[in-house]
Amino acid sequence: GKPNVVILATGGTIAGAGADAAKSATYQAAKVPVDKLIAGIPALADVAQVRGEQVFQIASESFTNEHLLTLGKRVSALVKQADVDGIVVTHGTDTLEETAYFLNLVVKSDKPIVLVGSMRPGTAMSADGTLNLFNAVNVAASKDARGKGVLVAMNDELNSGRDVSKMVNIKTEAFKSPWGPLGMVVEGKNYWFRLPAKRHTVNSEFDIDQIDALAPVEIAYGHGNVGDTAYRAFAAKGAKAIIHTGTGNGSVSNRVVPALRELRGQGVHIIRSSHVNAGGFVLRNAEQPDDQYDWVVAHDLNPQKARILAAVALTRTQDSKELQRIFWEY
Ligand SMILES: NC(=O)CC[C@H](N)C(=O)O
Repeated sequence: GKPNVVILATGGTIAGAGADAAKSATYQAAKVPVDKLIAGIPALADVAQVRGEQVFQIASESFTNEHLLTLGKRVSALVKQADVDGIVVTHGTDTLEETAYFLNLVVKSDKPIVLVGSMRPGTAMSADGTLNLFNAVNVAASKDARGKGVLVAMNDELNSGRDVSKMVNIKTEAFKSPWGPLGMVVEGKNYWFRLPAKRHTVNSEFDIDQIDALAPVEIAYGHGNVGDTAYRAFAAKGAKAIIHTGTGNGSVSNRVVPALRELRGQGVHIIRSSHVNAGGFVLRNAEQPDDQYDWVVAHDLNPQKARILAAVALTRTQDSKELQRIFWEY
């Protein structure tokens, strides 16, 4: 028989509907149920035995840690079943990169797990969801997609769930990895060009089956004339780590440094990321003396991905050196 693929639907534009065919960017996300999405693509039956589960029906900007845990545990349970060969997760594009990275860190399986969304609702002219979903099911059904970590299939490209980010809105060419895609999927066949270098899935020390709550981690933004209000407020509300979205090489204003040193002294982890994240990385002990201040650098992870890793890592350790090791390895 054909491979068995389960589509876990969470909402987003791929399940969106607009008033008429000219509305490519004005519409309501999270409207169309998964069974209707599947029924709309008869060609899926040629590729795999597909069944759908409606896990959520939300726009992805409203995803919470609880949504991540619920979805992660469902994926983990399904990939343990002998009659499941691959998973597709349909998702809004706004936080798709966070969920993809989360699953890449915590699901212990080499079966393909493929996230997919769309930039236009199915009601629009040149809607992209149909081909994206067809491609995603093809990838999830294929043996050669195993062991490559969680993947994102959008716009004919296959990107690592770790690296990929929504870098453009409105356009269908929305998702890019700073280090380039892993491959492409064309007419149901995968073409691979590179592999992820970082630890993931079966080689990860994190396991969704052992995680029942994520650590509270917040993100603050660096810019000219910045002050320390947001950092202090996050700490007062119980943040265990604050991702500093620094300028340039994760740099920190001299108006903010004293607060961050003080908060670290109180046990809050300070993790330096950057709002420049199109292919460089934050260098440790450059711009700021991380060793002296006991801060962590986010390596090449953008702030929203750094939040995910910190929220997962802090379920296992409170040690800043361990946290830094984890940021190098994942
Ligand atoms: N293209 C999209 O999916 C964006 C719709 C919505 N903001 C979401 O992320 O769910």
